Amino acid sequence: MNLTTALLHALKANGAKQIFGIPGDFALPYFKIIEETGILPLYTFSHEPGVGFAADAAARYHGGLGVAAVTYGAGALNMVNAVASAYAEKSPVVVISGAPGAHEASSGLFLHHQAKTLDSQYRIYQEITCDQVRLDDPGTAPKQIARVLANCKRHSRPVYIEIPRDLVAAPCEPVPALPEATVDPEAIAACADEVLARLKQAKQPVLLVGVEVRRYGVEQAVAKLAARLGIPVVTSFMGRGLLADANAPLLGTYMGIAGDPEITQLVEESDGLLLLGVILSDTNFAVSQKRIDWRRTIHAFDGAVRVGHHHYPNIPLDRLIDALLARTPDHGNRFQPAKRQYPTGLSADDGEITPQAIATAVNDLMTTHGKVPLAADTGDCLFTAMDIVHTAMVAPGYYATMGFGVPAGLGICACGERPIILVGDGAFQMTGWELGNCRRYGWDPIVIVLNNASWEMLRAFQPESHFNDLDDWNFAAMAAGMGGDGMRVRSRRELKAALDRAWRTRGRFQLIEAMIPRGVMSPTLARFVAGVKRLSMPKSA
Ligand SMILES: Cc1ncc(Cc2csc(CCOP(=O)(O)OP(=O)(O)O)c2C)c(N)n1
Ligand SMILES: [Mg+2]
Repeated sequence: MNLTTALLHALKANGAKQIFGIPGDFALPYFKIIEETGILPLYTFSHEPGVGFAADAAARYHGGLGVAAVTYGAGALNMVNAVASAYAEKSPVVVISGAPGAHEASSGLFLHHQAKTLDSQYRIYQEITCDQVRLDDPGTAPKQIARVLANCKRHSRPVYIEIPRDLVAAPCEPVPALPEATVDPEAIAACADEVLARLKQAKQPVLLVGVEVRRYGVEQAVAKLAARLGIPVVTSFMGRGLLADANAPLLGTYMGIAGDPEITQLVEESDGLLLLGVILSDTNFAVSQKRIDWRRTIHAFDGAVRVGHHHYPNIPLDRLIDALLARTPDHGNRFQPAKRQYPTGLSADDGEITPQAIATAVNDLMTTHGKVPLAADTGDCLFTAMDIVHTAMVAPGYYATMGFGVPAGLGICACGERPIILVGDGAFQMTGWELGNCRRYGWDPIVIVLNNASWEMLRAFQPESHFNDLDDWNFAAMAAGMGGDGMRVRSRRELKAALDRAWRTRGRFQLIEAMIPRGVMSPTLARFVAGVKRLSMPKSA
């Protein structure tokens, strides 16, 4: 076994299913070992942001580790935004970067791909990962790899592994089992007792669940807890889709002033709000109509629990849920799955295409043929997705970077699925071209480009600026050259026909370019914009 195969076996043993990457001369040696050993399948992309987004989405979707393999400098630094997004959204991505060999580093020459110093890249990645290692000693590498992968899983955040190119084939022992987290059972018990006591005292307890519930694989356990507690459950904006098919008293998604007023009131006036795995972010809470009383709030996040002003460090979410379940008898409560009404029954007429029409057409498709996973980009396509029936979905709901949608959809293709990808024209201009890699891998996603020839989300906040006007690139006309089928549609009739045809056509990606008049928004985005504007108005207004 050598340094690279030891790493590859450890990645596979701890949940990695594939590697996404782009090589370079500092990475060729370890890419050669990846390809020749086949320990994990390798999918190369065209631009490193896509590599990072695909690895992030694959990790979220299959619940294991995502792996993004790049070359030193130009490659790794090209991927910084995607890894920062994975860090913000708590996605366990393992970044592997080639690096100069020891003799090169001491040559005294400036090396190609080098930024300020040879350590600059390592320092940059320290800001967007939870642990880092340079494997410059095969003797210590196995334990270091074990530590870094354990932290990636424990914190559900990206980690960074640098492999000097002169050591990739150095003899190396296998990576040992990952070190277990040490927790204090008494602290967990005390925390669980206090949480349940608070909920019992509350007149209007509410459970709000967020992304960590999925990242740590506790969705079913949380659903069971919610059912036993019998208190209303809502998801955060980022946590949309959680528990939707579970036996739980789920009411829907909290979106503050932009969401269902009943849910908003229930959450914001609760005297016993239990937040499980929720990121306290502006996208989850900035549109809160009134300030949430954090003194009466319980927040379990990032391995710690705050109960009002009490702080319990080192309480892993899964251990807390187990302790709460152990203290909450099962009375066999049965609940109807959330009956949120989603728009269906698109009238296939000559009416213009709106984001809501797209959501309706997708709902009709899933009602007829069954649910498929969704990947959404930043833009009105993400708000449009809020009106699509519950199904597995990956989206940059908090970090809100553009460019995520298409590569993320390909990450789900690499998991063996056929996703529907929702992306705006602006975001498609950034990473939509990764579709050109589908043919090599036999991937055939269905891509719906919401083409309003505009950065519409920005125009919604600043309509007077003409720089939000984009040209019409006619993306559908480019699909054939990239190995797919393109359809440009302007009416609801054409949209429905194109979706039906795309569904029936396998083996080639299907790109439906839906032409939407500028200024036509989804209802959720319209409420979000109105809410943000109202909240930002001076109180006197
Ligand atoms: C990498 C990056 N650079 C800039 C921005 C800032 C932005 C947020 S939303 C937006 C416009 C999106 O236009 P698109 O056509 O894709 O979608 P739509 O609004 O529905 O018309 C921009 C430029 C972000 N979030 N990420
Ligand atoms: Mg647009």
